[in-house]
Amino acid sequence: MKDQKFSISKRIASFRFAFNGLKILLKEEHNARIHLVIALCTLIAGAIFRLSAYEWIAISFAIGLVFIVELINTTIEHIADFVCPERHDKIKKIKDMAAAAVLISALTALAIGLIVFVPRILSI
Ligand SMILES: Nc1ncnc2c1ncn2[C@@H]1O[C@H](COP(=O)(O)OP(=O)(O)OP(=O)(O)O)[C@@H](O)[C@H]1O
Repeated sequence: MKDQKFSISKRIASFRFAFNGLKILLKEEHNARIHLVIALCTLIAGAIFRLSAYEWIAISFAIGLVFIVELINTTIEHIADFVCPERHDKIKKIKDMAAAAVLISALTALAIGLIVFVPRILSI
């Protein structure tokens, strides 16, 4: 790897692969589509309520966190199904823990959303 010359076209290809991963996530994972709709609604609400820079930072982290964890969860599910297509107690444990990570990230994002938006809504 270190001996390879720097190549712009290879860097562009890496971006293409990464966007392809995102496309697969949104195409195959219904949860990810729900996250996308919620993220878009949050961004629109943020623009309507004219959030501060710090509030935008919090919201950006919350949205990013959910997508990153969803991508890692889906990756783990795919690897698990590939290495062990049959039902197995260990695979159940692995998948349940990966799903728990998604749950925690979603609850964290929800908490951030409530902290940012509830005071704004109450002050209307
Ligand atoms: N091979 C397996 N062996 C044992 N249990 C499994 C196996 N595959 C799935 N499960 C159980 O079913 C649950 C759902 O697994 P599945 O792969 O269908 O994820 P999913 O419902 O598609 O999750 P997500 O909503 O994140 O896409 C797992 O959390 C696990 O409890």
